[in-house]
Amino acid sequence: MTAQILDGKTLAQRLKGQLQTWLAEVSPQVGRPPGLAVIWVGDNPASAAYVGQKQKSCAQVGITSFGGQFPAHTSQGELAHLIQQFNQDERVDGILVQLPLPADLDSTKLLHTITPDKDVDGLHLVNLGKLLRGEPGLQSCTPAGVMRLLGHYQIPLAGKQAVVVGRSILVGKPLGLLLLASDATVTFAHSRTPDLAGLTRQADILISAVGRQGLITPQMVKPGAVVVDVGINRTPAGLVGDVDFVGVQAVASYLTPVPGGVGAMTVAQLLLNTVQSYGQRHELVMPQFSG
Ligand SMILES: Nc1nc(=O)c2c([nH]1)NC[C@@H]1CN(c3ccc(C(=O)N[C@@H](CCC(=O)O)C(=O)O)cc3)C=[N+]21
Repeated sequence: MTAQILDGKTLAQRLKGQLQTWLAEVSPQVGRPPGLAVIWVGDNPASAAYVGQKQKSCAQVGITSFGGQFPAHTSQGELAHLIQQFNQDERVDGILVQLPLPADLDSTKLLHTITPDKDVDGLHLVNLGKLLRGEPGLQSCTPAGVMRLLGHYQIPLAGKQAVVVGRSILVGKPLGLLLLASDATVTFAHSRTPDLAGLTRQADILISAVGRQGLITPQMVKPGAVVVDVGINRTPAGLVGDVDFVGVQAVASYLTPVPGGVGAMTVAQLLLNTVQSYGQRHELVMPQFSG
C-alpha cells in the first residue's frame, strides 16, 4: 500500500482563493475589509517565519493586518493595554498573540484579555468552554484545520478509534474534543503512556502532535490507518514532522506531509476564523468555504 497524501497546501490555496473572491464582493458592501491584529513579542526566529506567513496570506485574500513586533521587554500591562485597544477597534475582527511569549510574561492572562468574539486562536476560556460543550464558537486554528482537511477527503470518523499523541492546549486537547464531537472513540497518549506503540497500533486515525522527529515509526501504525502529522521539527535538512514519512507511507492509507500538510491548513483556518468573526459582526450570510 502507498498512502494517499492529504494535500493541505493545495486545499489551503483553494480556500484562500474562495475567501479572496468572496471578500472582493463583500468588503465594498460592508465598507471595510476584515482586519487581523497579530501581536508578536521578542524575536523568536520561528515566530518571524509564522508571522510573515500569516501577513502574506492576509494580503493575498484581502484582510488588513494590524499589530506587529514588540520588543522583548514590553511589559504585561503594555500588552494588555494594546489588546484592549484592539478589542475596541472597529477595524479589527481577530486578535492573535503569537506564542510562545517571553517567559516573564503571563500568556494565559493576556489571552483572557482578548474579547472572546475576536479570539481567532480559540484559546480564550469562553471558546474552550464552547468547544467542550459542543457549541459553535471560534476554534483553535490547527485542530480546526486538521478537521477540515479530514472532512475534505471524506475520511470517516464516526465509530473509529482515534489516538491523539500530545495533550497541549493549542493542539492535542482541542483536536481530541473535535474528533469526539465527530463520534470517534478518542484516546489521548502522552509522555507517561507506557506502551505507546501498542496503543497507536490500534488507531484507525493517528494524530501526532508532539514535536519529536522520528517518533512515529511504521511499526507503530496499523495497516490502512489515517496518519496526521502535526509535528514541526527544524533540522539541518529542513522542516520535518514527527512521522517517519517514507516508512509510514508504505503502511498508512492517508498521510499528511510536512511541510504542505497541517501547517498550511493552520494559516488558512486563521483566515477563515477572521472572516467568520467579520461575518458575524456584520450579520453576513457566509458561504460554505469548502476548498
Ligand atoms: N497564537 C498562536 N497561534 C498559532 O496558531 C501558532 C502559534 N501561536 N505559535 C506557533 C504555532 C505554529 N504555527 C504554524 C503556522 C503555520 C505553519 C506553516 O505554514 N507551515 C508550512 C511550512 C512553513 C515553513 O516552511 O517554515 C507547512 O507546513 O507547509 C506552521 C506552523 C502556528 N502556531
